[in-house]
Amino acid sequence: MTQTNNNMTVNPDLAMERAKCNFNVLEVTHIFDGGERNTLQRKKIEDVALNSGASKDALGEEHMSPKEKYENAVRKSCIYATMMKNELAELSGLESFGVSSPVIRRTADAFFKEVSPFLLHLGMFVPTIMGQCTPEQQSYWLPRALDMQIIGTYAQTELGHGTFIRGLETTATYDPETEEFVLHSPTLSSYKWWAGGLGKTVNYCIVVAQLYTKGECHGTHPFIVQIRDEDTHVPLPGIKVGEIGPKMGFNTADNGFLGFDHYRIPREHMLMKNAQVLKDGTYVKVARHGKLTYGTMVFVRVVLVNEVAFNLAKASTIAVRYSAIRRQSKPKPDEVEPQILDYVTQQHKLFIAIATAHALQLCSTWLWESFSAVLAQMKGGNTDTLPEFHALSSCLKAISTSDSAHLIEQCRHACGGHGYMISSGIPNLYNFVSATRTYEGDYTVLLLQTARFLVKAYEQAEAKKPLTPTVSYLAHAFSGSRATWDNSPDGIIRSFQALAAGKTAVCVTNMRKRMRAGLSQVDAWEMSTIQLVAAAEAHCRAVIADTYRKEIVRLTANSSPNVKVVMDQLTTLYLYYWALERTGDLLMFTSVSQKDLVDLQIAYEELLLKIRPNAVGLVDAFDLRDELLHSTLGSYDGRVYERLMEEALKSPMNKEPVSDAYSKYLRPMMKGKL
Ligand SMILES: CCCCCCCCCCCCCCC/C=C/C(=O)SCCNC(=O)CCNC(=O)[C@H](O)C(C)(C)COP(=O)(O)OP(=O)(O)OC[C@H]1O[C@@H](n2cnc3c(N)ncnc32)[C@H](O)[C@@H]1OP(=O)(O)O
Ligand SMILES: Cc1cc2nc3c(=O)[nH]c(=O)nc-3n(C[C@H](O)[C@H](O)[C@H](O)COP(=O)(O)OP(=O)(O)OC[C@H]3O[C@@H](n4cnc5c(N)ncnc54)[C@H](O)[C@@H]3O)c2cc1C
Repeated sequence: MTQTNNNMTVNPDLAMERAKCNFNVLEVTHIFDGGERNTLQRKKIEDVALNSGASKDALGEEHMSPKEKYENAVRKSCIYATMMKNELAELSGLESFGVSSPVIRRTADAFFKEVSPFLLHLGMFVPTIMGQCTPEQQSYWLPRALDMQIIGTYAQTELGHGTFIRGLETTATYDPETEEFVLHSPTLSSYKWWAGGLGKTVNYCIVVAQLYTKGECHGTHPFIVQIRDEDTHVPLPGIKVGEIGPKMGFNTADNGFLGFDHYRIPREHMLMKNAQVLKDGTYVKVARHGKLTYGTMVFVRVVLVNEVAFNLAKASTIAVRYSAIRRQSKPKPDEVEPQILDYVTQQHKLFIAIATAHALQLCSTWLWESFSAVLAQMKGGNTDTLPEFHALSSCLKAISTSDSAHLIEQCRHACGGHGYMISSGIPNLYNFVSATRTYEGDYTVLLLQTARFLVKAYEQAEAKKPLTPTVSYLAHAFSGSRATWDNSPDGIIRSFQALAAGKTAVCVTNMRKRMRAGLSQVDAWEMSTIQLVAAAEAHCRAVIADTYRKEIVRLTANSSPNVKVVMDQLTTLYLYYWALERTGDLLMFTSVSQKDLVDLQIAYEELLLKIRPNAVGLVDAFDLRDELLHSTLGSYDGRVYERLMEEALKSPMNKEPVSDAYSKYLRPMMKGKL
């Protein structure tokens, strides 16, 4: 039986869940939007972008051929880009349509079940122009790029190397005679590979290449390179470009390959903010920090924390709403089948997903603010805070993407068989988010970057030198006793810090032992990398837990009592969950006892039951319109079975009563005539 709510027919179980929610949903929406004004502005943008129906497809994307899918994605990208230049730019407060507005990014998702072929233009091409060009270069390139007169991408990775940037093989050799750089791909492994939009969409790209001048190599530098004719779009002579083929996801992103055959570009096309080549070929280093050319990657790592939080919010909305309407099994023979959301194991799968979406959303805002502060300092020539920020953004990118991918998959498990349907929305979310764990720096590689910083900080703490804020807890690592366990939120956060400090100490001790036994520093480091990754992970979990807790306390200071309670319950759940996931480590590095852990498990289970009545309210508070969810299982009205059937009937396989395959293959085989 269904019920009508605001002119919408709503599944009665969902209606019942909404009726029993005991906190003000809108208040929580405001917290995560950063205030009521932002919520109103976001809704206005969503109304303008989505109410016209321009985001909808006549035929589901999943039924299109790869070529049709791509063309459809370009069509919608052009509609959305035009909206961004016109209606949305003004509404979102952007002078011209920009790259960092999470609302614009969020709204764009209604247009694409996978991704836009323009993602790299806005996500990396434009940010690189902003971050790596001189003011003169910027004034030439930026207006053209923002106005979409040119479309670009970021081509750094090659067939042979993605992680090890210093190992890239593409060369850019300066020729002072003509004042040009000659770009060349000397080997097959030097071909650029992966750049989004490169296959068919873009006409320009940022190319990262080894710079040679006066016979000397100066390492990798970025160049802006035209690859297709601005009018005909035909690849220019000396350019070999194409699409790399089907992938697990990102199938509307036309990721491409690119090779150069002694291809010439003007000297001014080297992006010269951090280093320059003068007309006579003299190389001049401008930047005070050697890694500033990696700036766009740092920017994207920061953005990705927000990106995956948003996608996890979508998956948890789908899985929680579905779990409220789905009834299964009969544990009590005299009662009706329970909603699967009533099973404690289901709550265990799902509530951590909601809490993690909150934790990552708040960490992403905090990280963005820290990034802005680092950029402001660097503008004044001070790069002192960059190493700490690189360590922080590396581990947050690694853990947020990995946790989100894992929890999105857990949301799929929570939806049983129907979660495996493309129309549930979850497979596309998983395919997108699992890629974020690899691109922009692989998980392990980035955690090892953080570990380098942790080891150095540990040595500073050992020498009683001052520590930077995110690692200040290492100062307590030398007390000689195990950290005292206490199950209050602050106590658990202190224990997480003790784990990170303890694991770092073990790594340092083992490396020193190995070096005393004759191993080189490089080999001793290599042998310790499993533990170094674990230390960096523990550090990151301590940072996330601490930030989440502090931010929720701050943001709910003036909230209504029930909002305070439910937000407190979720942060506590997050802390209990991770403490229980790490019991072995806690036993090693804190005074926790077996009894403490048994008690903590019981407290965790009781917390799940307290959160249960508010579960649907909590996902409603993400305020994700149906157009953004693309889900038969997660729509606001809960008409799950109706939508599943409607989608099934759209399948082209159902257009004819008997498939051609019957007369071609089945019949001859069954009649013994094959
Ligand atoms: C319509 C749609 C709207 C859209 C709107 C916008 C949406 C935005 C969404 C964005 C999505 C974008 C999609 C992106 C798709 C994917 C793109 C890509 O993947 S691009 C390619 C990315 N590639 C990588 O990330 C490569 C990873 N590798 C590295 O970063 C580095 O090679 C390395 C860090 C692993 C090692 O570098 P190396 O030079 O070899 O350094 P060392 O290990 O020797 O370290 C030396 C020293 O430098 C420090 N270091 C390293 N990196 C940095 C840095 N970035 N900043 C500061 N310092 C750095 C390192 O810690 C060492 O320090 P030390 O003091 O010596 O310990
Ligand atoms: C969907 C998608 C989109 C992309 N878009 C772009 C783009 O637009 N532009 C672009 O330039 N690139 C892009 N990339 C490429 C991406 O940045 C790289 O794939 C990524 O940085 C990982 O590098 P790799 O592929 O060389 O992996 P590898 O480095 O070969 O990693 C393979 C394995 O080796 C391990 N490993 C590597 N080095 C070490 C080490 N030092 N210590 C321990 N373990 C190590 C890794 O942990 C991993 O398990 C994209 C990739 C994907 C999947």
